[in-house]
Amino acid sequence: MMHQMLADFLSRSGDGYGIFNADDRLVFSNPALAEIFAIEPERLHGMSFEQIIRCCHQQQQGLKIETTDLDHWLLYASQRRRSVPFRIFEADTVDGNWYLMSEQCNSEGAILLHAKDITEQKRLQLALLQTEQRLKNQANTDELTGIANRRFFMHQAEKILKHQDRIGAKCSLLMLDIDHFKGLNDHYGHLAGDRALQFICEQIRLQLREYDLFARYGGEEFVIVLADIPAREAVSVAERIQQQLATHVLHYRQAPIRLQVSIGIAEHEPEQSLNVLLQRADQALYQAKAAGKNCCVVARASTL
Ligand SMILES: Nc1nc2c(ncn2[C@@H]2O[C@H](COP(=O)(O)OP(=O)(O)OP(=O)(O)O)[C@@H](O)[C@H]2O)c(=O)[nH]1
Repeated sequence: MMHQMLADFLSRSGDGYGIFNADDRLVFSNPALAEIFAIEPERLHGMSFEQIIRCCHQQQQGLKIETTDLDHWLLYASQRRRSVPFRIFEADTVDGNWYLMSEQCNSEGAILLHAKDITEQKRLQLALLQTEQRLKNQANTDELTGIANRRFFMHQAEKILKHQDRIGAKCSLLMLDIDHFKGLNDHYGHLAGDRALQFICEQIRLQLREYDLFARYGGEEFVIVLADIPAREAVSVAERIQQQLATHVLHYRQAPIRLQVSIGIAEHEPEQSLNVLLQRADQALYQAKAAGKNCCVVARASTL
């Protein structure tokens, strides 16, 4: 009676249940488990664990077996099976479902397999992770230009300086400020100013390495950290940026708008704080503006 009730429950259960004997042959399985393996129940009965896996792999159905070396996969799996009395793991199927699987061994080496559908939880987990990533990106990015914002810059620049100190490398900080930007806004309007900010970022990006830290520091002010680049080489980068802007004109509503930047450069000195480095680059930028703009000035070594 009890036996019949149990069999009834198992045959109706949405969870997969199976028993592998000590020779690793499936001696019991309910319909839900047959669905997970995508093997007809009559055929599944009596198959060995290895046969089931080979079948899924060959047919590209049921359990997703992602390997180019199935023998190695099977060896690894069989080493883990029966290695502990109870283990739990996640597995997914070719059609995109996820299962929380548990294997419980008895003293004779038989295994009770239980598979619970966790597809929905996995979907939610993924959506949550994506949202978290999106929010993180938003918190680190300047909305208008799409480059890093000041907050992210301060965080990353600190890390870069520490690393450069540790490996004894020289790095430079560039501070850039668009020339005559107020006039541009006044003449063409604020939207043109916004477009100019985007355009300048696009042009500057073209002259940087993928891993250079480039951020919007304030309204029309930008900062760049060039790791492993001493000031004399940073001057070439600054000049390339100025050249890029000199040869690429922004067309805004048919009007050609020429853009230029003044640049202050400071070479990081061992153990110097980010704030001092920023101050030195800012002073150099001030000198570049005073010297007639559209040029770059390198900060003198600090007296500290
Ligand atoms: N369109 C637009 N303008 C901005 C933004 N942020 C700051 N600005 C403008 O940038 C201008 C900066 O003006 P100033 O500091 O006088 O700079 P400038 O006219 O470039 O002067 P110089 O640097 O000496 O050449 C101001 O008019 C700000 O309104 C922004 O996000 N969009």
